Amino acid sequence: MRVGYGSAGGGGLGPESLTGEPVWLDLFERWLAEGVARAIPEPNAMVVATVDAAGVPATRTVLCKAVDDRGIVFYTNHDSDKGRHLATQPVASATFPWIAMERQVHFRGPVVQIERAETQAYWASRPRGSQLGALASTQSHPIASRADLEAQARAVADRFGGVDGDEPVPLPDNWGGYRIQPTTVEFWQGGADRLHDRVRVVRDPDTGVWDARRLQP
Ligand SMILES: Cc1cc2nc3c(=O)[nH]c(=O)nc-3n(C[C@H](O)[C@H](O)[C@H](O)COP(=O)(O)O)c2cc1C
Ligand code: PXP
Repeated sequence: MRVGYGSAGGGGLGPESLTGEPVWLDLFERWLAEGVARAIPEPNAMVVATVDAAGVPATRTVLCKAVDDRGIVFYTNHDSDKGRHLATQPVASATFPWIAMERQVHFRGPVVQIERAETQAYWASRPRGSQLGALASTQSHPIASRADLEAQARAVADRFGGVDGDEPVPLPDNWGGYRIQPTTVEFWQGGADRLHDRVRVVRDPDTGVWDARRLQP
């Protein structure tokens, strides 16, 4: 398995590609919009790494549901493995693996829980099935069988008037959004002969000023 890069119509990535404030936002939004326009699968999917109390990393894919100058947001169960990691080690790295576009973007930085009102607004926008599914699953905890999981799901649906009912499904206390507040963002564009373009932007913790550097591939 060997695929060459540099033919996807990208190119031209350099420190000068980063404009605006914060410098990573415009280019990130442009690349994400291109992923949507090209209909690549799940363009907002990102692989998020957290670390447990012993410093051992764990990764999993989540969906990025909001982006602005404060960072990138995803939603999950606070009692999941990642939720427990973030409670003790509130830092993360996230990678958007846009392989079909020969691109990737990494974020690193501290993580905070978003305002409850923002989670509430997002929860209200979710399909009823996703709401019921979140209530039915004690995420990351073992269960004896698929049948038991489905029984839990039925019991939850029954509590709220059924799968097709119209009784509102309340936001569970243990479900909500996290925002990764980037201090480092790296853009990568595939190039021929493994001579890729990499630009890393780092935020000075004292001044808040972003510095963009080209890195060797
Ligand atoms: C494409 C994709 C998107 C996913 N999106 C989410 C998500 O937004 N939130 C979430 O909690 N889990 C999501 N998952 C499931 C997670 O990858 C993971 O299995 C789950 O969150 C439990 O992770 P943890 O045990 O490390 O906490 C997604 C999985 C895939 C493959
Ligand atoms: N939670 C879990 C367990 C998921 O698997 C997903 C997406 O796969 C989400 C949340 C985000 O989904 P939604 O778009 O329904 O908010």
